[in-house]
Formats: sequence, structure tokens, C-alpha cells
Amino acid sequence: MKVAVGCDHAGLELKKEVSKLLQKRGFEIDDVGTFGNDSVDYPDFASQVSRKVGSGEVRFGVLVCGTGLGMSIVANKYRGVRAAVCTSEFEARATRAHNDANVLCLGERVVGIGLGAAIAEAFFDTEFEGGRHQRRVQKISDAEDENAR
Ligand SMILES: O=C(CO)[C@H](O)[C@H](O)[C@H](O)COP(=O)(O)O
Repeated sequence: MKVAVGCDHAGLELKKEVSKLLQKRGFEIDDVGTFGNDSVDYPDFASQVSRKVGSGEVRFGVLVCGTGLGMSIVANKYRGVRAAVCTSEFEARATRAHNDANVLCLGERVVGIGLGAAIAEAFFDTEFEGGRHQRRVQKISDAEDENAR
């Protein structure tokens, strides 16, 4: 299964750590950058990852910046993307189980490397529960359709 990952300069180290753990879990990583410490603009990377998730080219995305917030704002503009900023393992499990989130947004300046990696493990350990949550996720898709009109 393929996962697209992206970051800005503030999320580089955590993106590398998450990429390593995802590779260990057998995921194929499609890294859209950034690859260095020069200051860059997070929307450029959030857009690339979100297009891949929205089109079905990859199953999941991971976006890392200083807070995860700017990345999530951009990602949620894309059809089919359900991006969630997580600062705890509980949130990561909940957003997979209940929201069927397909893009994990992390803030390296908020959670650091150790907790950030643990949050990613929790996200990728958790399956969508379906049931009543399926109806609610469908309503998210309906809202996208309504806004496209
Ligand atoms: O987009 C963000 C906020 O939602 C990220 O935290 C960025 O990484 C941050 O804004 C970058 O800030 P910098 O002062 O340019 O390093």
C-alpha cells in the first residue's frame, strides 16, 4: 500500500521518522518533499499529497509542519480528503475509527519526534469502524458535493 508524505522545513525530521516507521510496516513511501532545511511554503506540499490521496493514487497521506494546522487547512480543500491534526494517540485512533481520516497531519513543534511517531503508529494501527460512522462520513462527502454545485 502506498502512502504519500510531505512536509515543510519545520516538519522535516518528524517526516523522516514517520517515513522510516511506515517503511518498516511495509508501506511504499511517495515523498513529495521538502528535502532540506530551507524555508518553504506548506501549501505546496499539502496540495501535492492531497491530490494523490483524493485521486486514489495513494491510500493515505502524512503531512508534517510546525503545527500540522496549515497542512490540514489546505488538505481539507481537496475532494475525498479527510485530514486530521492529531496531538495524541487517542485522537489518531479516534479519527481513523470514526472519521475514516485518510491524511494525518502532525506538528513537529507541538508533539516532537517521539510522540509524533507514536501518533503515526496509532493512526496506521486503526481501522475505520463503519456502522453509524459510515453514515456520518457519507454526510462529509455530501457536503463536498453541495459545495461543488
Ligand atoms: O503552517 C503552519 C502553521 O499551521 C506551520 O506550522 C508552518 O510550519 C509554520 O507556519 C512555519 O513557520 P516559519 O516561521 O516560517 O518557520
